Amino acid sequence: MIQVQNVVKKFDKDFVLNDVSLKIQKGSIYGLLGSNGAGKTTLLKTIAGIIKQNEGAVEIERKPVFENVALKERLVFIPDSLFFFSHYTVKQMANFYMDIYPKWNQKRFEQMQQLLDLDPNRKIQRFSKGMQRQVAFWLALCAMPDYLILDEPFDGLDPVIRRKIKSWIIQDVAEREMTVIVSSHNLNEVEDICDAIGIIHRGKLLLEKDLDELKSDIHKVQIAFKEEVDQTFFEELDILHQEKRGSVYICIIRGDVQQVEETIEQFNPVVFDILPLTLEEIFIYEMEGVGYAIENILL
Ligand SMILES: Nc1ncnc2c1ncn2[C@@H]1O[C@H](COP(=O)(O)OP(=O)(O)OP(=O)(O)O)[C@@H](O)[C@H]1O
Repeated sequence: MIQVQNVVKKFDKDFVLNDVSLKIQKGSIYGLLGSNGAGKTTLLKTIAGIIKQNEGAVEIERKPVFENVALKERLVFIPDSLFFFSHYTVKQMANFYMDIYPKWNQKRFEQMQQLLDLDPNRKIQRFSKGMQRQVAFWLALCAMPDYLILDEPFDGLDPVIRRKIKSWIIQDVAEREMTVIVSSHNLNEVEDICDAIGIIHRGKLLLEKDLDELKSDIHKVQIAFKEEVDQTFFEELDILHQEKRGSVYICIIRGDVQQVEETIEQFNPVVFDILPLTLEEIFIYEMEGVGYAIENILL
């Protein structure tokens, strides 16, 4: 488990992380969302033990990460700006990884070469931006990390490669309980792989949600009544958002679906449908609930 507790990080006098706490369960994929400058990279670098927080604690398996060599042998961080030694080929870089990561898997390295169709004898800097990103994943996944920390990882990858890499990540999570944190400014880019999502804004964690729980807890309903409905209808339900189109109400309601249905039925609606809700819509209403407009925070 990764545990971040009341972390504060300042650069000069500016608070870049301001009392951030979160927990990431072993074998889960956590999406860290936020706009440019929100503090995602700083938080990821703190979790990866690359920079040290000013206050609070960052622990993996209950041990501080900073300067913890044993933990770092099991953790790979792919930054948003990739770094490879100049003039190194993929093979030379793989040899370097082999020395650092004790669980390096050479067989996997060779298998992935066939699937990615990249020449391991080519200098990495001669590859295109997207190909360099593929190399970063190739090396990272062959290091067999228990913790994989990814900063805006899918930028510049074409959809086919993106899908392939996501499926490798999901496979490692399922088969060997790898724990993953992935940052993005775009919910749509990560929603298909994440189990939980946290939204960071101006150095503060605004919202943290388990996706299964979130999807089962919020419902969009379309309801109409024969006559004007009693005001108690709106008071008895936890309505996050409502609008009226003619005589039909569209409501976003939080709560257990069965209880929501039972409450609505008591008011004898003439129309009552539960409509599908996208994750983006759920976040729009959740963010409204905490007083923010999602378009100001995410793409
Ligand atoms: N080394 C540094 N020195 C001073 N300020 C920094 C440093 N690194 C980051 N910052 C500041 O911290 C804030 C958060 O930056 P960070 O890179 O963590 O954001 P981000 O959410 O990853 O943004 P982006 O999506 O643009 O990559 C920014 O205001 C940035 O200018």
